[in-house]
Amino acid sequence: MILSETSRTPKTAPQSQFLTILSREEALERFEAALFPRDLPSEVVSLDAALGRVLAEDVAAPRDVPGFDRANVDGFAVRAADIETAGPARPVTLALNNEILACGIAPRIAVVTGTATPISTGGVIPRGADAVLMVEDTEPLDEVRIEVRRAVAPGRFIAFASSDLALGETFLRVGARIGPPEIGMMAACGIDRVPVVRQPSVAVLSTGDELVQPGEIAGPAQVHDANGAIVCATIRENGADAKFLGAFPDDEEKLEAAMRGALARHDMLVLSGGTSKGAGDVTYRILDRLGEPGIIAHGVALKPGKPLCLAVCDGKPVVVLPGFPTSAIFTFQDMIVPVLRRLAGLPPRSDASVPARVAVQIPSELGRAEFAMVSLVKGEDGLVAFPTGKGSGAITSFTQADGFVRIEPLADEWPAGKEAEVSLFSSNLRLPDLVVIGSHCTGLDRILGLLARSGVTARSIAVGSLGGLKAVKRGECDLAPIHLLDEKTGRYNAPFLGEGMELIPGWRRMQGLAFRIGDARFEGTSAEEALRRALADPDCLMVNRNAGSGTRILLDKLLKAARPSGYSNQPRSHNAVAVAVAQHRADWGMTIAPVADAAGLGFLPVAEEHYDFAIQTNRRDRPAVQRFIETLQSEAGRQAIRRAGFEPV
Ligand SMILES: Nc1nc2c(c(=O)[nH]1)N[C@H]1C(S)=C(S)[C@@H](COP(=O)(O)OP(=O)(O)OC[C@H]3O[C@@H](n4cnc5c(N)ncnc54)[C@H](O)[C@@H]3O)O[C@H]1N2
Ligand code: MOO
Repeated sequence: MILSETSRTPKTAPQSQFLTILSREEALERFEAALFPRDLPSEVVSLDAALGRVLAEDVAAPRDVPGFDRANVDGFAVRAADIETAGPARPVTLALNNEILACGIAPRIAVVTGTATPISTGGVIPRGADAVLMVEDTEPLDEVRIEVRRAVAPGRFIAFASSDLALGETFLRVGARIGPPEIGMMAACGIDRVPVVRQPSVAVLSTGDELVQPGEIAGPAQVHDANGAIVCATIRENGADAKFLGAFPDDEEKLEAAMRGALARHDMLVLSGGTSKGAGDVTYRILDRLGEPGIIAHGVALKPGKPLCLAVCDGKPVVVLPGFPTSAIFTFQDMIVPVLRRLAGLPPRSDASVPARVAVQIPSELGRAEFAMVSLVKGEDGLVAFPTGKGSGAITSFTQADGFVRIEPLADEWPAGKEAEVSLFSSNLRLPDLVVIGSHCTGLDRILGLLARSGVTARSIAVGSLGGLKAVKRGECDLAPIHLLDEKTGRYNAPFLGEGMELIPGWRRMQGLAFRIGDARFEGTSAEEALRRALADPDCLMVNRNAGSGTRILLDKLLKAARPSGYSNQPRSHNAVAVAVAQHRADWGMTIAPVADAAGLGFLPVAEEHYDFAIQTNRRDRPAVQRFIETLQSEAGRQAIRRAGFEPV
C-alpha cells in the first residue's frame, strides 16, 4: 500500500509480527474444524432457475416414464404370433383396425388375431398388441388390408411403461450439480420445483489506498483492482453468489464498519490486501473484534500466500487474502475454494495431474511449501513445464499457467530437467498448436492474433532470445523469436543458430534513444550528439537494460567505457525503459520506436535490429508452423507488422 503524506508512519511505528506460521495442512484443518459439520440451508427454485445449483434432497420419479407402452417406430401394432411365418415368399395378410394411433391418441380398439392398427412413433400400444412392425416391412393391399413380408419378435419396437424411469425410483442424489441432463430428467417426469442448497452469499472487498476499479483511470502510483474481479469470478464458478463491495482505503474505522455490515448481510467475507505486517495493514486487527473464535490462522508456510489470514466470526468464515494478485488467487483456489464448495454443497473439485519435465531450474524459499506456476508444452518425449513466475505480484504468473509444481519446504530449488507431477487448474488440458519461446515483441502479438482468427492456437513464452534458442535446441518449442547481434561479424541472429536449425526472417525494429519531448539535451539533434551531451551532464540520468538483451549489447557498444549515472538500473523490457523516462525516473534510455511513441516520448534512431525466428528444420513442415510462415508473409501479416511500427523483410 502507498503511504500518503497524511498517513505516513514514523519509522519507529511498531510492526506486529505474524502470530504463528502454520503449515498449509494444519491451517486448513483448523479452518475446516471451526466450520464443519454444519447443516446447509436449502430453498426451492423453479426448474427454470435450477441450472448450476446443487440438489438439497434426493429426487425420485413422481410417475413412470414412459407412462404407457409406446411405439418406437412408425408402423403397425400387431400380435407377433400372427406373422410368425411371414417371409418375402410367404406374405401374411392382416386386416386394419379402424383407428390411427398418432401421438397423443388413447387407443379404443383392441388388436385381435389377424388385425393390425396403424401407429406412429410415440403412439400408445393398444390392448392385445405385443409388437410393432415397421411400415417399411409391409405393403398396402387396399384401404383396409396390409401384406406383411417379415416376422417380428414379441416386444419388438415397444418401449414399455417405466422402462426409462419407474415411479418412486431415485434418479438424482443430494449433492448433484444440476446441469442440462438433470433438468431434462426432472422435466421428463413432470417436476417443476427443485429443492436446492441455498447459494452461500459471499461479500468481497479489496483494501488499499492505491486501488482504483477497472474502467477508472489509474493515476500515478495507483493500481487497478484485479483481486476483486478474479475472486468474485472464482466464487461464482464454485457454486456461490458473490457480491463485490468495492475497494476500501486502509482506514480502520471505515473498514470495520464495512466488514460488520458485510457479515450481517452475507454468509462469508473475503478481503484482499493489508494482511502482511506493513504499518498500514489493518484488516487482521479488526478481525478479532468481529466474533468468536476470530483469527484461526494468520501466516501459512506457503509460497505464494504466506500472509493469508483465516478467521471464523460467529460461524461465518472470513478470509483475508494477500494483496499480491497471484498470491491472492492461488491461495483462494488452493485453500478457500474447497471450503466454499462444501458450503455450497458441492463435492471437491477433481484434481487432475500430469507428469512433466521442468525445463529450467526453479529457485525456492526454504521453509515454505512453494507452488511454482507452470505452463505446459509438448516436448520430444512428453510434456515440458516452464515456470510462468514473475513473482506473486504479477497476475500473469497465475493466469498464464496450466498448473503448478509443489516444491517441498526443505528444498531450495526444483532442478532443471527433473520430472514433476503438475497439478492442473483445469481437468481438460488443451495444449496449443504452436509454441513460441524467446524474445517478446508486440509485432509477434499481431501475427499470433491473425493466426488465432484462423483457428491456430499459440502459446508465447517470453524468456529472452538466448532462452528461446535453448528451448528450440531441446525441442520444446516450434519457434524462437530472437534479436541477437554477433559483435564479431556485426550480423544479427544467423551466427547463433546451431546444428539442424534455420532462420525464418521476421521484421526490423528501430532501436534508438528515448527522451521526454522538450528536453533540450536531446531535442532536434542526432543520437551521437545527444549521447555526447548526456554523458557530459552529471545530472542526466540513464536507464539501462538487463545483461544479455540485444538492446544492452547495442548500448554497451555506444557507451564504450562510459558508465553514466543510472547504468545500474537494468529493467528487463522495452516498455519498462520508456515508462522510467516518461515518469522522470530517468532522462534517457534505449528502446524501440513504437514503444517510445506509445509512451509519448521523443526518439533518436540508432540502429535497425533484426527480429527473426529460429527453428529446427525438422519442425518446419508441422501444419501450425506452415500456417505461421504463411501468415507472416501474407499481405495481412505484413500490414499488421507495419501497423505495429516495424518493417517486415
Ligand atoms: N517485510 C515484509 N514484507 C512483506 C512480507 C513479509 O513477510 N515481510 N510478505 C510479502 C508477501 S509474501 C506478500 S504476498 C505481500 C502481501 O502483502 P499484503 O497482503 O499486506 O498486501 P498489500 O500490502 O496490501 O499489497 C501488496 C501488493 O499487492 C497490490 N494489491 C493489493 N490489493 C490489490 C488488488 N485488489 N488488486 C491488485 N493489486 C493489489 C498492492 O498494490 C501491492 O503492490 O507482502 C509482502 N511484503
Ligand atoms: O506469500 Mo507471498 O504470496 O510469497 O508472495
